[in-house]
Amino acid sequence: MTLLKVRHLHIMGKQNHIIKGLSFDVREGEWLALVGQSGSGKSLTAMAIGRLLAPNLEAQGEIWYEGKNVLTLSEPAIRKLRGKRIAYIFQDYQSSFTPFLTIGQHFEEYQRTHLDLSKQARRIQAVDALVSVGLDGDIYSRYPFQLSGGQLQRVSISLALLLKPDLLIADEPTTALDSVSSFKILELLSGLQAVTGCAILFITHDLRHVRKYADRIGVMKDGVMIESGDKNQVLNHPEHPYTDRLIHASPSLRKSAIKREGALGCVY
Ligand SMILES: Nc1ncnc2c1ncn2[C@@H]1O[C@H](COP(=O)(O)OP(=O)(O)OP(=O)(O)O)[C@@H](O)[C@H]1O
Repeated sequence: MTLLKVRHLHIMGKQNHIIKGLSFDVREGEWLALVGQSGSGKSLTAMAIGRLLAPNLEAQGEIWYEGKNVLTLSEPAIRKLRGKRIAYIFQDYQSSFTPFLTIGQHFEEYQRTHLDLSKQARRIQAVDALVSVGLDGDIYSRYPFQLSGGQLQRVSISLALLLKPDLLIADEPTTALDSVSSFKILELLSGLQAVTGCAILFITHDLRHVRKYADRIGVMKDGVMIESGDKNQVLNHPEHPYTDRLIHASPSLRKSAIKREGALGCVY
């Protein structure tokens, strides 16, 4: 079943036309990876879905969620949607935290905005959420600067999933982490997705992560989706020369592409 439909999305700056008629679907419970070189428009597409674009940018077209076009929703309606149904985690997770508030106070702010729970119930829920992402409950009383990058990104995942969203938008969530922490975060996301059933729109430059975790892949170039489909189909048999170049630029996928070419006797 389709969860979100993007149709004919255009994003314009004052002087540039950045996203040019983009259409794609996110299906319930799937892991959809958006890839493409820097500047191809992946992050702006993600931001447009939650109406989080910078004020100098204008989005036109349709983004359908539960029968409503997100682009025409009122401000209160979009805020509710963003908090409850669509959640984000970002590469720059540090800036999502206020340095002088404890992790518990971050939970409190979020819970008070969206939930009607007693103080005690809020604390229990927050500690459970921290434990569910592999953290100690005592992190509740700590400040962001007292946590490592991997721990902080786990906290942002626990906050993002607190209200059980249908769609988690993860914009390069591991780029700022070392490879061990990245691996742990992706394993965590994959495990949480299996438990919660939420769909993940995953923006990445790392095709190894796409190969391992995604169900489908959309390849973006210059504000257009030039190719999309099942990840194995796209990665093993790219139709567009640009997708092929991306695969050849990816270290570990290059090896398998070369093996494939050898097996097929192809010469590039
Ligand atoms: N507020 C803005 N005003 C004008 N142009 C912008 C604005 N934000 C982004 N852009 C431009 O839009 C284009 C797409 O940006 P976007 O951040 O979506 O790319 P991306 O594919 O996510 O890149 P990366 O992989 O480097 O994060 C870029 O050329 C960028 O410079």
